[in-house]
Amino acid sequence: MTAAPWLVLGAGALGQLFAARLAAADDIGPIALRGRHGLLNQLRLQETDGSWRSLALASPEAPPALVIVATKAPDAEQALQQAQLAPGTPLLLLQNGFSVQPRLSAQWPGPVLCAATTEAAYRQPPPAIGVVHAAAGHTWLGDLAGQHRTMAAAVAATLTRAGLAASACDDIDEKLWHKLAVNAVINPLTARHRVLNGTLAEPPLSAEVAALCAEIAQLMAAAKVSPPAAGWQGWVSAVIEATAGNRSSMLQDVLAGRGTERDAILQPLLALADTHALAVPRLRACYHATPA
Ligand SMILES: NC(=O)C1=CN([C@@H]2O[C@H](COP(=O)(O)OP(=O)(O)OC[C@H]3O[C@@H](n4cnc5c(N)ncnc54)[C@H](OP(=O)(O)O)[C@@H]3O)[C@@H](O)[C@H]2O)C=CC1
Ligand SMILES: CC(C)(CO)C(=O)C(=O)O
Repeated sequence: MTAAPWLVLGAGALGQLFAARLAAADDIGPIALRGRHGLLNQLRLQETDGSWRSLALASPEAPPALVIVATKAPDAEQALQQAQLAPGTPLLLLQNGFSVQPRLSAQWPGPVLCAATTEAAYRQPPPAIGVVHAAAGHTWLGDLAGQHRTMAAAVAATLTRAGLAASACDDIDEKLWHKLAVNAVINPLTARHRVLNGTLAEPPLSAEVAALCAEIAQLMAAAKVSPPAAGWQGWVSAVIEATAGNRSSMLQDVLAGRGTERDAILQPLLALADTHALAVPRLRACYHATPA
């Protein structure tokens, strides 16, 4: 009997990477990839060693056993509606930020796993076709209510078998907030000043980084989210250093004239500030200076 397919929803950078890795692996059921205009039957992936490979994808008729949602955060709900899934279909959300995760966890009738991933991929600029696996990372998986640990472990094991190192965890909310802190500082500043991530390590923008980290630390303490081992500023600075040569995803979106993930990344922090009556002038200014 053929295993039930997995469907990757959103044929962008991360969706193509996940679909390619899963499709290339042995002993994993059929993998389908659905973009804005329907199912794709093949894709091209550049490996981290620079070599290219082409992969065939399935057009399965059976309903998916898992849907990996790989759109940008503002598109996730519409993509799910258009996919017309059976109620109760398990989801794995790959989005940055902390917006679609709590919403779908509350509203979706099936299990909702959330991922915090450090895999990095980008689409080749047109007219080239294909996705580049820029850096291998790690994917943490879990659900916000801690009710689907077994499913998270099974999905993590499958991803790992496919070459996407993954682990289930009991603190996915904390991991999502840690990632959000990085994106809330690096993405708006690099997009606004049109600079590579590494420029944030130098004056004058390093002072802006410190001020934003201080506001985030205050919010996270109020929300009882444990800080990363290096502290909020140490953690953000380490990511700036590790990704110094990167053009952040928000800068790429702005340069390409696309919508950004501003609301998914900054709104949850502004909502916490309102809940706890805390002043966050730097974060508010960042929000207003960033296109939606
Ligand atoms: N790329 C990366 O390295 C990482 C990305 N992330 C997060 O993962 C998520 C995806 O990022 P990324 O892959 O880079 O984004 P991309 O913009 O490359 O991909 C998103 C894809 O979703 C498609 N899409 C939009 N609406 C629909 C729809 N209704 N139905 C089907 N497909 C749709 C888009 O189509 P179209 O092209 O037509 O707009 C696009 O191809 C984001 O939240 C990002 O923050 C997290 C970690 C790393
Ligand atoms: C970590 C960082 C900031 C790397 O560029 C990223 O996640 C992004 O660009 O969205």
